[in-house]
Amino acid sequence: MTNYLHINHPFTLESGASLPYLTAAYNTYGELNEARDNVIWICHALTANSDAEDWWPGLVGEGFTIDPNQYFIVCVNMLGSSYGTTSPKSIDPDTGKPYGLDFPLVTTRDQGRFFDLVANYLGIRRIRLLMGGSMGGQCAGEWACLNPDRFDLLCLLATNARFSPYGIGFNESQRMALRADPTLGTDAPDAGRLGLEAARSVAVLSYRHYRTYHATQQQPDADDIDDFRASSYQRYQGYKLWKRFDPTCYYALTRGMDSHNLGRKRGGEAAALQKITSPTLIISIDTDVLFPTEEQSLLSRYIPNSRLDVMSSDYGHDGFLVETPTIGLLLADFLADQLQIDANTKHAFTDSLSGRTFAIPGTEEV
Ligand SMILES: CC(=O)SCCNC(=O)CCNC(=O)[C@H](O)C(C)(C)COP(=O)(O)OP(=O)(O)OC[C@H]1O[C@@H](n2cnc3c(N)ncnc32)[C@H](O)[C@@H]1OP(=O)(O)O
Ligand SMILES: N[C@@H](CCO)C(=O)O
Repeated sequence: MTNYLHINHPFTLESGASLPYLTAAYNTYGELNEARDNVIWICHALTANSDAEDWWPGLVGEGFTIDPNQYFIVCVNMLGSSYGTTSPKSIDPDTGKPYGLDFPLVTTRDQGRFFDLVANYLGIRRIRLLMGGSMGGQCAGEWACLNPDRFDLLCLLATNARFSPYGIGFNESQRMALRADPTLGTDAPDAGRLGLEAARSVAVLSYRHYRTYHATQQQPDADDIDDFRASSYQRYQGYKLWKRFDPTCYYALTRGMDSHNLGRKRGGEAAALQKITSPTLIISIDTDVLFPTEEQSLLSRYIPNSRLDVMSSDYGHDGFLVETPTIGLLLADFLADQLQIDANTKHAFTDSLSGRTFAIPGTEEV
């Protein structure tokens, strides 16, 4: 179930603009334990929402690595998104109408500050694991740089320290498609629909790989000269997003993604990443053309206590959403490493984070 937190004071953004009050839509799963040390905070990517069990099946949920029986799992819908948090769909008190395209720029740094504020309001001080992929990883990276002492562990998937010129180029092409639709941001029925569908079609090319299309969109009849399967796939992907996402929110979020640069006003990327003190698992996808492995190598080079795993997948960038069995195993292995199982006895281990000693991992305390 989605909950709503209302914060009735202004939130000043990096640009200097201000939102007069905030609503944060969030989901939680599981229970906060007595020691209050079992929080896993998930940052979602561009078009997802706060219901992480829904969009990350096979990784989040009972019986999976991020299990609500073990952890208190929190996911907050990011600012500017279509799913309940303050966004272009919210009413601008100055006009009495939705902000639409006038919604102020929200950077990934603003998102990190927003999550920090929401965590305070929810009474969450310490976070055992902060994780996120793609834009979610960018926001997680910002939060970790902003308040490194809050986190025991970090997991960054298919993300980077600074959004690339290539990525900004893809996003600008999407905004060009949105702007080419004269109904964008108007009161017209289905306003912005054609622009959003074209924008998503462009985006999906960057979220997949040549091999994804080769495996799934081959034309059954080699004699065809028109009406290709890959074409209807592109159109369907546009339509599918239109059914669930607001075009002005899409416009706003892509601008925020473009702003991403952990090194801004922190002396560069290396200096910023060196602020991250938590042990960090970095997951890369070998077919990711949008956030290629060299970007995760850079994260790993400068985050002091980090480990880089490169997954093989034909899916491309969106592999971070669909390759959940592999991600689950990598994450479980990382978490087990942090438990420091006693190599001599194998009978007891001390949880380095809580300081408690257990007889068998995850069971009886001794
Ligand atoms: C309320 C909500 O929906 S919440 C938000 C859910 N989404 C998110 O959270 C954002 C993150 N998720 C995503 O970006 C995506 O869902 C992903 C990457 C995880 C998966 O993408 P999908 O589009 O489901 O997968 P894929 O690219 O394989 O496409 C499959 C779909 O295309 C359709 N399809 C495949 N080939 C073709 C074709 N040639 N022509 C037309 N349609 C086609 C399939 O029938 C399937 O349709 P369905 O989704 O209606 O079942
Ligand atoms: N497919 C992802 C974007 C890529 O990270 C989403 O729609 O959220």
